[in-house]
Amino acid sequence: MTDLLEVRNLSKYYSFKNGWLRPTRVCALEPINFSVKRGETIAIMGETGSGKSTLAKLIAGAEVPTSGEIYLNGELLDPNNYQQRCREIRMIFQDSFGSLNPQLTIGKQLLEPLRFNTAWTPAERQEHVYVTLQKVGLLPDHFDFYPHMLSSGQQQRVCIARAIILEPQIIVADEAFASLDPSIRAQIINLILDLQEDMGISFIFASHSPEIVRHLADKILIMHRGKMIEFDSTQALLTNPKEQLTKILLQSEQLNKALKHTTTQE
Ligand SMILES: Nc1ncnc2c1ncn2[C@@H]1O[C@H](COP(=O)(O)OP(=O)(O)OP(=O)(O)O)[C@@H](O)[C@H]1O
Repeated sequence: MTDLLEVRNLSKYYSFKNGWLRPTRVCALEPINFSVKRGETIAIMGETGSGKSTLAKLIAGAEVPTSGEIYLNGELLDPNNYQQRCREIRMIFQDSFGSLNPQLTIGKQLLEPLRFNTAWTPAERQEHVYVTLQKVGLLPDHFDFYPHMLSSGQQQRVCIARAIILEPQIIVADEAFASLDPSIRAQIINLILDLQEDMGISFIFASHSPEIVRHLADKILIMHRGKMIEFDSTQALLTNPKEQLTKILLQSEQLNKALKHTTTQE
């Protein structure tokens, strides 16, 4: 497999005004280097505030880096060229309902990226929307539904449809499964695995769930206070983690919950 995505010295600092004081600078991501191969799935793990969302947003082009570059197939991505980025790299958010426009039908929301990014005729665009709805397990009738008429699982399927409609090379997801109930979550994860096999898409996702990470990821990137502290295959990190934090993050959810419970009782 050749490198699809290469991240070089990517960093992000946020500055914000604090009353009359000088602007405060927060380092959300220290310079980071890693690469992703075609079809590979990378999980980003770390405690709250460790920089997972920042990294996901930088890759998807939703934030502009303070320094560094991202290369796709060896070609430098311009952080300000949103059109180039949104064709090749799409993002799925945690709040599927919140990321859909409540005033537009599902069909219209899926037609929009095609209108701006293809030279297809209206009939071709419509046909592609129907094919995409089917790919994500929705029905042609859903074209005329509004988001509130769908279940949370169906809303997440619409978000996935919107992510794959331009046939991107990479999908980035930020805690996209956290709010789904376990049976729907399993269906959505299986859908992503099927799409990945079908379309050869690489998948980069931030997650707190060791179960999901173990099930989905080929490699895991561990973040701690804005720094990448480990990056290796899932197998290597499960059997031979170098960092104590990696061990803790990859412990089963049950064990993590039990540990939290004991800590609160102390
Ligand atoms: N827009 C912003 N302005 C200022 N600081 C920010 C902004 N976004 C993130 N940060 C800070 O950057 C750091 C990393 O945040 P980030 O959201 O990437 O962490 P995270 O690992 O995704 O956390 P969580 O698991 O809670 O979502 C945090 O200290 C956060 O407060």
